Amino acid sequence: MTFATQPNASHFVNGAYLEDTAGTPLEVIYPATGAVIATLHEATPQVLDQAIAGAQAAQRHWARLSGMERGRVLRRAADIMRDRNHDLSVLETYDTGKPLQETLVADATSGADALEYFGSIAAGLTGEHIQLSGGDWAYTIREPLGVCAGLGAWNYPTQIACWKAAPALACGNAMVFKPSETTPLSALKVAEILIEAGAPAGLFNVVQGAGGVGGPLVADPRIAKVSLTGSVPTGRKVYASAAEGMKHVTMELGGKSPLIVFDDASIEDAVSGAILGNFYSSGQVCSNGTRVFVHRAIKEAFLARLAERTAKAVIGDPLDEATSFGPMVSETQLQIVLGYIEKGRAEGGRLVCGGNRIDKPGSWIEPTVFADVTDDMTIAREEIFGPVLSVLDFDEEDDVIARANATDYGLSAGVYTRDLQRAHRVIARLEAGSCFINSYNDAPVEVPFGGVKASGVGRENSKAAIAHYSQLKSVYVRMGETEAPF
Ligand SMILES: NC(=O)c1ccc[n+]([C@@H]2O[C@H](COP(=O)([O-])OP(=O)(O)OC[C@H]3O[C@@H](n4cnc5c(N)ncnc54)[C@H](O)[C@@H]3O)[C@@H](O)[C@H]2O)c1
Ligand SMILES: O=CCc1c[nH]cn1
Repeated sequence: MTFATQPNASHFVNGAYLEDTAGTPLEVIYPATGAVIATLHEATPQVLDQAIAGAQAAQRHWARLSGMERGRVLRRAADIMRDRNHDLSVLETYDTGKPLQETLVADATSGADALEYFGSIAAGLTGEHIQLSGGDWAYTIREPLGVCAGLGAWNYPTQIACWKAAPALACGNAMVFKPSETTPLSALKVAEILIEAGAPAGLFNVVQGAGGVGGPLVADPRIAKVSLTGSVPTGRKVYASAAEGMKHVTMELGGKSPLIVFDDASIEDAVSGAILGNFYSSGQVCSNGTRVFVHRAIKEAFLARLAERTAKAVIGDPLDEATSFGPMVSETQLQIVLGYIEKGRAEGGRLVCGGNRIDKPGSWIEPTVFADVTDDMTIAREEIFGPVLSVLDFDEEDDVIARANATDYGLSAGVYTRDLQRAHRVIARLEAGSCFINSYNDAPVEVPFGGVKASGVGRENSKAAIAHYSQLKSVYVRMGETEAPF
């Protein structure tokens, strides 16, 4: 292997790589082959303490800069990230197994977009003037929260680090980021780039480890805010721990999102949406539309075209740009997905295509489609986080809306129809935070991203994220005498 996947050290703290071999070893596995490509160590309490203390010191200085000065650093980081997109994408592919065809356009590029967007609006983060009666007035000051903790999932390591760091830093906070223990490599590059762009040492730190490191990080009293991207069970634990310390939270959690295809839809476009919403990143996308409700009148035509197009997936070396479908992130995740496929079969789902582990080293599985799935089946109720698409039939608009909403999750939803009145009417009634009409899974930084119900709290991206990384101080100014009752 010529590409260097072993980082200089496990952590990035106070502006430099840091190692403490006393931490539990953490092997990084390339999912396409099963090879160990790096060995890191989980953060010890000493490393964690240094990271939080360094972040505290850096934040005091950073918060005193103007938004313009902070934004300049973020925009420089975005430029560096774009210049290095190819190498960062290759590293992301090693970290996650996702095909280079994807990582070249959806990971560091999305991270750079976030740095550029929040870098560009940092100078405009102002308070407001409020005129009151009698000539009195008030004003508000938008202040940072302090040191934020970021906790990442393994599907979009660079994107997640940047979606959290960019708004946090733009608002004058510092961050201690803990990537997923499954994909610890890419966030270190984000930390390196921020330093090169002029961020003060300690502003953005990366510490490695699993929940045993994340737990103490969240609970540390020096942490003012916690932003987690992860599963609902982890979200419940992290939210509860943050609540103990009355901390701000953003929770970007899982989903079981509906994609509704009406009988007037373009079947070709709807199949594209279903593929994007189920097989991109081998199905490891939180917002995936894994319950594909297809109107009974077009169901067989839809299934035939879906099977035909799924057979065209290029499953192979993720580093070959022709490859369009990669492995699962890990053997553990592969086994979870295989378990769901078994349940789908046992509970009466009709296997249209896929369903098998691919017989080669690494964690490979075929893109899988089940038809005749009913609402009560396990594969229609639980988040699988793998390439398993379930097609459910429907006849009536009201009925499909009720069924689409009959879940604790509420991350995303999509509708395919040529009737735009119906599209807006249906979307308005769907209980989901990030919705799509005649499209699926777009996540531009300008648009708020996040879920309702169990899928999350708060929003990432867009101007909405600013509210989640800052707080308002309001100042009342009396222009006359102060009157008191005695
Ligand atoms: N809504 C979104 O934006 C979004 C994006 C990507 C992934 N996800 C969700 O993430 C899940 C898959 O990712 P995952 O398996 O890495 O999730 P996970 O919940 O297992 O882990 C997420 C992160 O939390 C850390 N963690 C685990 N236990 C912890 C604890 N007790 N205290 C503090 N930190 C702890 C993990 O080490 C990891 O860094 C799916 O449910 C998916 O839908 C959501
Ligand atoms: O995995 C969730 C976040 C996301 C959605 N689309 C791209 N990234």
